[in-house]
This record gives sequence, structure tokens and C-alpha cells, in this order.
Amino acid sequence: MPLKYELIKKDKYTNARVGVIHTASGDIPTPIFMPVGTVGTVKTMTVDDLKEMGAKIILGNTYHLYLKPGMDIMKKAGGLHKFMNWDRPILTDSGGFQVFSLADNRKISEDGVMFRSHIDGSKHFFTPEKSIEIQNDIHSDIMMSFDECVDANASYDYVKNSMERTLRWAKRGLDYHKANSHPDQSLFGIVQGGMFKDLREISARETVAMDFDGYSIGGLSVGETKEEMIDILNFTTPLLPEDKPRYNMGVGTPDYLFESFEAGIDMADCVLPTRIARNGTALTSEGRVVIKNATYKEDFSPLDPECDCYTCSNYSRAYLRHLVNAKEILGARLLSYHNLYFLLKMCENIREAIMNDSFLDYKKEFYEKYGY
Ligand SMILES: Cc1ccc(CCc2c3nc[nH]c3cc3c(=O)[nH]c(N)nc23)cc1
Repeated sequence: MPLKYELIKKDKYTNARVGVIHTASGDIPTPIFMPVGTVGTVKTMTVDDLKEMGAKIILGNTYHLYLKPGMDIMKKAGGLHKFMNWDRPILTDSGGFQVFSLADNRKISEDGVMFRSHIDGSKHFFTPEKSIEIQNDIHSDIMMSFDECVDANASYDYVKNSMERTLRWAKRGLDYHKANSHPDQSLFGIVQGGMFKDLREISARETVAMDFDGYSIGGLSVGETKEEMIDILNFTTPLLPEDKPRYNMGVGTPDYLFESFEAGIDMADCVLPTRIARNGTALTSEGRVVIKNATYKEDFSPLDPECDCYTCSNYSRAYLRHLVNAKEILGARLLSYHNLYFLLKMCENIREAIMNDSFLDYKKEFYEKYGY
């Protein structure tokens, strides 16, 4: 059966809500942060690390997996869950976003997108149907429709034409999904429309009318200002049905997560926690810590005094600084573990706060301590 969203509690003072997404691969408590595992791994984390830190769902990437290891191996492995030994839910993106952010000489047409691999320059053609077929081969639990994500300063006419084509692509993908996907697989529609509220409204209403299992807000976190993101988010989210999950794509930093969940978003993803970890930056309850700073040379206290994760329970800032400066892989691994744990724990605290109608109190307390 496709996923079922169970609404458990709405916050008294905001649009924030607690729920559970029931999938064949397991239940996902919401609001939830989803670690990004682009090529079948959340970088430097084992699946046991991910379970230990409380990850309930991870992301896989259609574009990357299609190019490497390729669908021949993916099919022989029996799908991504078996290939990477992860038996909990997997969400995959549809590949369009990655084609535009990574591939070379892309050519977009009504039928789909022609592109050359960023790895070896080989030529490929993605269509809405092809994207669903690849996500089926991955055995994705939650699939995304094939869409075009336009950048924040695209013109009204370009955004209008692109959004209308994304609607036609969504319908094609949905028809292919209904005829070919396994009944346990779910498909989300993606709302586009750039920074234009009239286009956002058309995209939301037409996408919802196609009756997907859930809805993503696309076209955000692509260079717009924080005010623009929040404005479009607060305008668009209420247009989505209450009884289905809502996913804000590409978010993000703690404040963007708080703003998204406050608007009624249930799911969010971002490469941030593992990417900044590899550059030696940690998210802590007292704000960002750039661990290679000389300040921490003889600081033998834990990375985050309020965190009980493996990294904070076993190592000091001085040791982490040493590892990062020595470019030791363990440095990236320990900081990645902590950053992911930090965001997952923050989501757990947000769920608890919503249950007690104290979301705004928790947000205020978090912002003051974090330094927002
Ligand atoms: C593995 C994986 C990586 C990344 C993503 C989300 C990637 C992503 C965006 N990231 C920031 N802004 C984004 C907008 C869009 C969008 O409009 N459409 C799609 N399909 N993806 C987006 C999903 C899965």
C-alpha cells in the first residue's frame, strides 16, 4: 500500500503539527529531518550509525545512482535497501534538479531533458517516465515527480512556461507510476512557480488535483532571500491538503527548519550537516563552531555541552580540531555524526514541543542560545 499520513497533534498557536508517515519500510515521525545519502551512503556514516542517531528515513539520488553504480547493478542487487543494507524508508529525488545543478550541456524539451554525465560526458535522456522507472529500480519508498526547478531570479514568463510543463510532466509520471510501480511505492507531486504567488497557486491547485501521496514545495533554497523563502513557503503550504505529508526541499539550517515546520511542513532534507562537517564546522546548541580555530587548541571540553551523542560523549574540541587540521578522515566522520544527531535531536524536541503546545517557546529558547 502507498504511504498513509496520520495527523496526531496540531500546535495551538502555529501551523506546526506532529504526525506519523506509515510506509511499508517503517514509520516516520514528523516533523523530521532526512539525511542525504546521494550515492547510496550518507557520507562517512554506517547504517548502524544512522540507526543509533535516530535517522528514520534517508535520501537517495536518482541522477547519481543512475550514473553510478547504474541500474543494471541496482536491479541485480534487488534495489537500494538491499544494496546498502538499510531496511528503513528511502526517499529519492526525480533527477531533474541534479541534471540542472550538475550535468553538462543540458537541453530541455517537452519530452524531457538531454544531458551529458558530469562523470564521463556520456549522453543521456531523462523523461518523466524514465525518472519513475529508475526510482522503481531503486525500490524507493517515496518517489518525486520529474520537475524543472527554476532559479530564484527567473523571469515571470520563463517560470510560467516551466511550471506549466512541470504540471504536464507530473501527469505523465503519475500515469506511468499507476501502471508500473509496486503498490508499496508512493509518489509526491512537486509545486513550482518561482517567487510568483499567482503561479504558485496555479501549480499547487493543479498538482493537488492530480491526487498524489504527498506534496513537495520545490523551487526554494535556490538562492532566494530568507524573506522570499518564508513568504512563498507561508503562502504555498496552506494550499496543500492537511491529510498528506508536505516536504520542503533542500532545507536546511536550524532556522530554516524551524520556519518550515512552523508553516506546517513535515519533512526536510539538506546536505548541510555532512558538507560543513567535512569542512570542519559543527552545529551546536550555542551556534556554529569552526573547530579549526586556534580558540579550541587547548579546549578539552565537549563539542556541545548539551549534546549526548557519541562524538560529544567521547572526544574534546581540542582532539577534533587536531583531527581536522591533520585532515584525518575520523574528523569528518565524528563531526558528521554530531551534526546529523544535532538536527535529528532538534526535530525530536520540536515534536515534543508541539505535543505540549510550546513550539514557539522552544523556538525562542533555541534561537537565543544558538545566537539567531
Ligand atoms: C538525495 C537528494 C538530494 C537533494 C534533494 C532535493 C533537491 C532539490 C532542492 N534542493 C534545494 N532546493 C531544491 C529544489 C528542488 C526542486 O524544486 N525539485 C527537485 N526535484 N529537487 C529539489 C532530494 C534528494
